[in-house]
Amino acid sequence: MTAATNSGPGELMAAATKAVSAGGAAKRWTAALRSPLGITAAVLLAGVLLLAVVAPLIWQGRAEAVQSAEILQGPSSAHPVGTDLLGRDILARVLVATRLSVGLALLATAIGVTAGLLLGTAPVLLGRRAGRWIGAFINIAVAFPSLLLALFFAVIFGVGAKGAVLAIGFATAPAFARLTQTMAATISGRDFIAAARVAGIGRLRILVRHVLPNIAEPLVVSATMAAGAALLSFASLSFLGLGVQAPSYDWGRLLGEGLAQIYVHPAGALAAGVAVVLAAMAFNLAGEAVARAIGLRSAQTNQRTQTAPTHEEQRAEPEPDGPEKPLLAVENLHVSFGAVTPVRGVSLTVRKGEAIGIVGESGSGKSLTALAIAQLIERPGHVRADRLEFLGTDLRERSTARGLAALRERSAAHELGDLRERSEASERSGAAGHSNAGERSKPLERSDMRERSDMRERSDMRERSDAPERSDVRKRSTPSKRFDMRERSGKGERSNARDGSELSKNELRRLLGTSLSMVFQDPMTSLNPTQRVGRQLAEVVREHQGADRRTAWRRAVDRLAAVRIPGAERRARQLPHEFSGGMRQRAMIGMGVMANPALIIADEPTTALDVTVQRQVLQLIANIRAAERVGLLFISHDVTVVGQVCDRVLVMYAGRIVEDLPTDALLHDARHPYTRALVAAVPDMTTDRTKPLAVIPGRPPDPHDVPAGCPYAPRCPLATDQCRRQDPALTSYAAGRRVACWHADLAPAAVPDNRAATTGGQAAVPDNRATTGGQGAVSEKRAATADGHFVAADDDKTDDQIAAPLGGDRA
Ligand SMILES: Nc1ncnc2c1ncn2[C@@H]1O[C@H](COP(=O)(O)OP(=O)(O)OP(=O)(O)O)[C@@H](O)[C@H]1O
Repeated sequence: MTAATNSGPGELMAAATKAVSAGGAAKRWTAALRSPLGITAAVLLAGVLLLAVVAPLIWQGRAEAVQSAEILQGPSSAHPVGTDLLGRDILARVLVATRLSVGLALLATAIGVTAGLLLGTAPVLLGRRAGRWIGAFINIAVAFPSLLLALFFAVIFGVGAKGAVLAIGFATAPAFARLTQTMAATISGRDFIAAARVAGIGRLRILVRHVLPNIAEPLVVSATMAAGAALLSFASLSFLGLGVQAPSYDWGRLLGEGLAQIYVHPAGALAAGVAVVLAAMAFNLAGEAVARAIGLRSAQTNQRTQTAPTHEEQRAEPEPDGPEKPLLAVENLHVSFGAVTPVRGVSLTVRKGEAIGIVGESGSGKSLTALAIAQLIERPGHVRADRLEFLGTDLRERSTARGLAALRERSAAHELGDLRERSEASERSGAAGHSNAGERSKPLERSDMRERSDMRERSDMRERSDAPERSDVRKRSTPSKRFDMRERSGKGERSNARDGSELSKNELRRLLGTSLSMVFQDPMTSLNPTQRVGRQLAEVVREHQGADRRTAWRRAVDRLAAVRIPGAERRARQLPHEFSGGMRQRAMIGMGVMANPALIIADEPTTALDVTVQRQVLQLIANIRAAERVGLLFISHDVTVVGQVCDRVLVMYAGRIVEDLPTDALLHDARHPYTRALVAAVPDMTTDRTKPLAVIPGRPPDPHDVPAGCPYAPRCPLATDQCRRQDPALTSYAAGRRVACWHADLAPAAVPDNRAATTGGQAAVPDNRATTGGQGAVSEKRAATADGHFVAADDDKTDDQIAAPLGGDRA
């Protein structure tokens, strides 16, 4: 009756992933078909389908021939299972009924699967709010037994075959919808969907290209099994007199007729029953065989609990913007899941061409910070910040519409060349509005004024042309898109809150899609396993620049070549699993720069790579950054790697930044004991191998249970009562330097060091930065000396293998 399967969504998802990624699918199918289960399923299903086609052609006459002399005969050679009340041959009737029984069951299944698919994928298409309503509806529908639903619908749609088909179809839909919804939600949480969303791909396209191909196989399994269940349901309804009506007959009706004479001759009732069981088995076994072929097995669910004590909040001192507006400005960013807040007040800025590293142990909140910036935290996650600006646009949820209204304003004003005039006029009209709008509350007035001054500030920023090449959203939009924007504005879009926020979301999507790129830790999950690599890259420019298929493809190949993928044209036609790990990561970086981003967020992009490939990838990122003056937010737990690519390092601990310092100061002048401990824990050629490696005692706190005071205190050799009582705020103590420690002055001497060759207890982080070149802030080449200081290196050579910056066809 339902789309029931013995497997849960987790198992089905595991199957899908395995099916797509492992390759050798043909082998698995052959093996599954050759197994006893596969052979039985194939023979049974083929038999049922064959009968459905040929039985009416061969036995229709015999099945309907009334023979009054042979009424209610028992089994004989002429009638193997006897005759019915009119002397008709029961076996012939059962065989002929195959077509109607199977046909109607398949039709009902098709209706159920389609309705379930539409309902189950609706949350992906319609967004979170509508998704929650649809989810609630599905939950209610699933709570009713499907037979009850079928009876209910049968009464509504009327007695007869048509009513029964609709009834069974709609009764099948909720279970199928639930399965689809769960699997789509699981896939939606994968990195490649996040990458597609960051790239600004629309919801429909994400659903069709990325979600459905990845859940198709388990859905086919489930639909096959649902056909078996529908067959049984149909027989039940016909048996009850609610399904097929005379003179037509299906197995359910034959079962009902046979039951009346069961004491006279039981074989008559048995034949239809056996047919129903065999056909249902055929579908169910076929489903099982398909499931095995795609490798179904149980998967663990990854649940995170959500209750925790709260922790006293400490506000980090925000960084000043400086003369040039930052690309990215984050102030007091919090990310919460229920009562747990794994990110607690992060403040940072990234300027044009600047590379900022975020380091910290696992679980310190690095990835969540990046995801929050890229707007990729899904409910129940909640992001709040005092400021979250990218390219001057406020990304915060509540102010999205407002911020983007300003963005549109700016865009239109740029077209007319009167941006300043416009913002001044807006300010003037604002003042006038205030003077006669006595009913407005004070906070509202303040926020309006702030908005206007914000707008003016941003206008000024644009006027200073801080990013004429790239950061201007207007420049990124095609002329038709710009015209579109103005047209919509002209139609009073801002007076319609609903339209306004929809448009704002689109514009925000476009802004992030074109200007921000994310490179994730695991390229295997970041690339859609069912799509050719070139096509995935091409999608970005097709979506945002309206490029035709051929141009987009050429650009994808060009970018693959630029990130040093050998045989780019051929490789572009391959699936991700045909790439090596390093190539996949480079392809991800290629994808990241398809749309000329202003900021790249790289979340542990080299963790899974060997040192040679790691070096190549780091070099590639450095080259792109230097050549394009792209900002970089580089996340890693590896201090050495961050030291190689970044200008500044932010050290995170327990969801907060505990130190912000230039990379040069990392080795010899870090003030926080945690930073120094991290540096000391990195072994290098100078490490004394006769002594144990430096380790940080204890473990980072669980976000559910952050201790009072400084969260590092339980592990810190310098901790005092004050540390255990009071959490120090991140405070600026010199230009570009912030630290959150009550004993920042003592820290350099506080960490035991086992490095024989170091002086004064300084840790040496080996440095192999070959070049970042260009205009990025790390413009000189450096090497680490034994005493841990960076010096300018005299080797000016670039790495031949990886040196080429991106080629010229910037759109
Ligand atoms: N969806 C979520 N729900 C609840 N807690 C979460 C969620 N995602 C992450 N966390 C928790 O937030 C904390 C920070 O996670 P995050 O992924 O940012 O750590 P990280 O510093 O990037 O670690 P790693 O280096 O291992 O990737 C962790 O304790 C993690 O368990």
